[in-house]
Amino acid sequence: MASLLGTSSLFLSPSIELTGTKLSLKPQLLPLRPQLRSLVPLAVVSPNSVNSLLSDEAFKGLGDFSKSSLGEDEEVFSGDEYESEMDMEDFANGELVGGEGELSVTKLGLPEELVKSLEKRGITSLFPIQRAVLVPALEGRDIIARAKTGTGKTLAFGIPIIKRLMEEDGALTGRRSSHRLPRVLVLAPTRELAKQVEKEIKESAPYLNTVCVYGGVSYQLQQKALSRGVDVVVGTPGRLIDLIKSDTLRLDEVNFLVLDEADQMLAVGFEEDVEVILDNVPAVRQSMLFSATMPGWIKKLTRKYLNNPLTIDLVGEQEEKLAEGIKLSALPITPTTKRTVLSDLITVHAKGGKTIVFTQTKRDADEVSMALTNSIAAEALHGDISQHQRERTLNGFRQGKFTVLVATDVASRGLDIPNVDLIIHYELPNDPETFVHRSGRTGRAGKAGSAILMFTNNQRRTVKSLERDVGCKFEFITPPGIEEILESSAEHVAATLRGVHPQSIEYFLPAAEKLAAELGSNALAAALAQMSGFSQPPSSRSLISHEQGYVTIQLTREPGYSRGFFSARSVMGFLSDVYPDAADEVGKIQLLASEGVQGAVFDLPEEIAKTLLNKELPPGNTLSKITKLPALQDDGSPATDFYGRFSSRERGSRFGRSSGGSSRGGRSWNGGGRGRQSGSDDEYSGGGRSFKPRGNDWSRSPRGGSSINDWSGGRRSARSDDDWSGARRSDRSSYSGGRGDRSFGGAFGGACYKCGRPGHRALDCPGN
Ligand SMILES: Nc1ncnc2c1ncn2[C@@H]1O[C@H](COP(=O)(O)OP(=O)(O)OP(=O)(O)O)[C@@H](O)[C@H]1O
Repeated sequence: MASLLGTSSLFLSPSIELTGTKLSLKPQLLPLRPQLRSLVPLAVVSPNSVNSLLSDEAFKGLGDFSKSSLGEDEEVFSGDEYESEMDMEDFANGELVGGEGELSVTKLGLPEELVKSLEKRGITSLFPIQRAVLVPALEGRDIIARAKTGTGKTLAFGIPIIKRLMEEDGALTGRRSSHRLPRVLVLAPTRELAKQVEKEIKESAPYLNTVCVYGGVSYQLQQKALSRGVDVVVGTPGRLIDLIKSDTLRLDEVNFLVLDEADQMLAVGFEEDVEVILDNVPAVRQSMLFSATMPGWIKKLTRKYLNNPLTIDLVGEQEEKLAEGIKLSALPITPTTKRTVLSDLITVHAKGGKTIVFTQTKRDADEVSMALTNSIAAEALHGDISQHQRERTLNGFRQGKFTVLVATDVASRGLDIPNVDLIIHYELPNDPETFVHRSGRTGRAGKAGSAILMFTNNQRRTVKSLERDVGCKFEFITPPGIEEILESSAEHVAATLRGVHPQSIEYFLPAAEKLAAELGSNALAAALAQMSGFSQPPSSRSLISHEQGYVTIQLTREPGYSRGFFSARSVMGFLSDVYPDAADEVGKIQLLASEGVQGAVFDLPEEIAKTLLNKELPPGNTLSKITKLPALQDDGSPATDFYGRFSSRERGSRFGRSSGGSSRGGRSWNGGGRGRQSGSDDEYSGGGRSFKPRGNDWSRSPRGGSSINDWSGGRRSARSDDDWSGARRSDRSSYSGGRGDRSFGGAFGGACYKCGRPGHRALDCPGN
């Protein structure tokens, strides 16, 4: 395939600088072809430096994009290697720079109409990938390109193609016949992306006829649109093939071919269709391929269908594969409390802005959006939703009619929705690329944003791998406390109040003045509370399980009183001594992580906690209700992960069970430690009921409470649980024995908080 202009030297656009805003200038000028000189102050990379720019590790972590994968002759440029030599004088005079020291679109030799429509859209200077692609694209070179999410790849191919079409149209009379065939074909993997590319091109070049074709909508309408004469066709492979086969779409005049998100074509099974289409476009054309990774199929495509392509990789060896402005956090959570915490996360972290929540399954997307709708306006987006509804949903979200979109990965690639503030990975993505693309729906076009990854204990390792593969670092966070939630809600409401029209305010002023005279600032506080959805006081919420009606208590033992032991079991012993009801009701117990301070946190029902906090305590021990979790020993560690008697009470009640009586039976031991032990979240998803120790059906004991004893005995003999440490076993055995005691009058089963040994209370401690 011959390129349209042919190539001679390597000309690159100026000042590619990814890590900072400062331009890197090097006054080294290679001979340029005259027509290009007039176009743009050119940057040049010396051919001698080309080899040093090859980067075998460029796509490390996200796939293989190395030189070896491309073939020996291909040139690879990594953005930060570019050196610019531009008209130094103009630059020094500030004549070439647009906003933030970047190249102004007015100085690029682009047609005036194009400049105007770009400026109208707020595009005054080029982004790095656009600068990098511009000149080689105008030179007619085939290009393989890669840049971070939201960095303007669409216009990277869009601007040079539009410029070329406009120039052709200026030169060729009669070009704009109503039967003209498309000169540009852009392939996109999803309907949403195709629509978006169409929009970007249409808005930048309204004088070109751009038609978008994809499945799920009327074939006839697309047929009609194509028959009116068209310049650019953007489409998904399936529908394109149908239109080609029916001879509605003729590709004979295509001389620009773009494959956007090429690796995603593979992921959604379009390989064959793509190849059929590529076999149908004229051999003499210019091709540009954008891909985040280089799987085998893409390498094959580039070898077969691209002509001596230039590779422009603006991600390269940079560890971080995400745009700079995205703040990443990770939140450990149990599957059963995910949904409750989700709306709190949105309230606190999206700060009233737009959020996209990503789920793995369509069902989850539906269910999560339904559940959210009670408190926040949310809609689902996934492949089972009709194309029309998908478009309506996306438009509504864009226009801010609702603020939370719950989507499967169908929406993760390419979607350009301005001002998405928060991404929540409600389920872990399947691979690092999906993580990058999901997260990349925020922080677009240089803006800031955050992404939060929700994960369960047994996914910790995956989170670590993700950090490694994506080259990012998560800040580990805890679910928002009630104070934060209230504060954020009040802030959103206050922001809404500021938007109320002054004339409307006037109508309400007399009533407001009367109320203020009567109640003072309480009147305004009441309005804020009502608008925030807190007309009733918020019920207390556990910081560990996030269950309503529970509070989290911290037990701290002063250093002078600490001993060489401290375990969940001793906490049970302590509670049994101080207030047995608390020992009965305690939920998960987790030990503090801080060195030198012995302590633990645990959940209790609010009323029980109140009584406990008024009890006299043994010296050296303090109890307090906390509003933020302190650092805890690794949640997944068997040595620290411990559930009290009724830890599954809420799961039971959520699934229609009573929290007392026989439902407490053997199920009360289901918990995080177990989930981790058996390595599956599903064990939780059924409300914790599905956990069964291997070969031991204790959880189904028909005898309710007595199953505890069965379990205890069964556990000791159930040595098949070999991934449990001895300590763990003894913790649990002793403790369950204690519960037997509490319920059935046997021996005390906690541990003495004085000496740490099981089987007796502190009062009966032999050391007394
Ligand atoms: N030079 C520019 N100046 C300002 N805004 C721009 C510029 N170029 C593109 N944009 C805007 O930035 C946003 C992101 O662009 P685009 O969708 O092309 O990114 P992308 O790299 O294709 O993202 P993704 O990888 O997620 O598909 C768009 O809204 C686009 O209009």
